[in-house]
Amino acid sequence: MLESQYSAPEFDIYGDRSQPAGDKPWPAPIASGPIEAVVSLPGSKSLTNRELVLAALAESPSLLRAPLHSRDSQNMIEALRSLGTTITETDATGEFGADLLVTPGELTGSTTVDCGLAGTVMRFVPPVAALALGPTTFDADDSARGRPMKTLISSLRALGVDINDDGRGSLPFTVHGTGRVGGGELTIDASSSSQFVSALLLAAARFDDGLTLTHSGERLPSLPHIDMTLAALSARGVTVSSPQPGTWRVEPGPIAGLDVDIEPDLSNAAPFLVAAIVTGGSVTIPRWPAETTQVGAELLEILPRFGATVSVDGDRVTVTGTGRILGVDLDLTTAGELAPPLVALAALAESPSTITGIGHIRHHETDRLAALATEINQLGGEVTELDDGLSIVPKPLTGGVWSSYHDHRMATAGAIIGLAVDGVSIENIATTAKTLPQFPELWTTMLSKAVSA
Ligand SMILES: O=C(O)C1=C[C@@H](OP(=O)(O)O)[C@@H](O)[C@H](O)C1
Ligand SMILES: C=C(OP(=O)(O)O)C(=O)O
Repeated sequence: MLESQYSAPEFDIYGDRSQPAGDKPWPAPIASGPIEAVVSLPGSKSLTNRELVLAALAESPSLLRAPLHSRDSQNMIEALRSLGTTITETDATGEFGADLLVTPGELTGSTTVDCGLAGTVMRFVPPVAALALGPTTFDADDSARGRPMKTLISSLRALGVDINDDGRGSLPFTVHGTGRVGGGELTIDASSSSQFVSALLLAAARFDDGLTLTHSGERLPSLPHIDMTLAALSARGVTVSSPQPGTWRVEPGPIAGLDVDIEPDLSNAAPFLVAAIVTGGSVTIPRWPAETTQVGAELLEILPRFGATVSVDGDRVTVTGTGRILGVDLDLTTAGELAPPLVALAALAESPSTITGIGHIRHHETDRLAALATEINQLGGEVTELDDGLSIVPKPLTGGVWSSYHDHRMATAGAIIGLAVDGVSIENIATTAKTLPQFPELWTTMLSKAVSA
């Protein structure tokens, strides 16, 4: 098995990710046989952007080792810089870019923040802006302007923060920071995104009274991401607790500076591990953390249900396909972020699948239920939208152009289909720069390790 030879991405990883007019869709490589590859991955988006926020709110500098360098993290870095934080790249440059030194400064505001396509920026930064001493205007790419923000806007207002918006509860809006937030008790409905909970908890130690936050609503998606927030706070000396399911308490107090290693992004491991199953080969991901709050860890239990075997050797995880792909009935309530690659896998299975618990992914980068159904069906598939998921009946698929909807995980889902179906090309593959700018190179290198049949 060969290690992948990483080389830098060919395109500007931080720019507008729209495919330039006239650019041709990216031909997704078909697998010539079982893949046998080791794929090393850059840092976790969710960990990097949490640590950047906490480092900006901390009382002393922090060092982020092996952070993610992508459009989402760059939008976060620029947002925090413009609010008064100093963030510099150190001389220590790893496989995927430099470490980051974050030196907190007085939060000044009087700025604008471009959230790009990043849910973590549009949700996590407004509470920080409320702690700044001036107005901060938030906006995003056109395609991200419709993502739900109402819960965050009304939460901050309930905490006494003045926000100007156009009344629709979405971007753009302006947070009029006064340098302090009272905090206290708050009940919100976070059914449409766990990021509302994380956003408020991340800043809450800097509120005068901390925060006791309760979720009241039908469902709460992506619970591991809330656990990640609590763990990140706790590692920085903040007292956090969850007195009962759906309620969290953050005590007021200092947030410590920290030197922290960012784990590889396990959700971005999904398409590569799925490729092992589709091709009946083996893919190994090195530096897999022994313990983690990343939801990608659930892949180790989920992928065997599709018929794969998983083995762990120290910090290396290997997924091996058998040549058969089984259909599944899967509840992905905790791991909606993993839905696109798993739906693509299900479309290539030998029997039908139902994937549920993911109604809220209609509010991700695009309506992912509609987008997955549309794209698979236009290649000849039979995917039906359910209220909270998808029913997938595998059918023989044919080639065509797969639309990405400015959604990195839609683009990578199309690449998975392209492993098995000749003639699939991906519109706007560059949108993968949101969290994995190296995707095309890593994918092509992995495919070059296919053993010809
Ligand atoms: O807090 C985070 O880092 C995230 C939380 C989840 O959001 P939702 O709860 O909106 O699914 C996840 O899907 C997203 O990719 C990242
Ligand atoms: C939903 C996602 O991203 P965001 O952080 O923008 O919500 C995702 O990465 O799948």
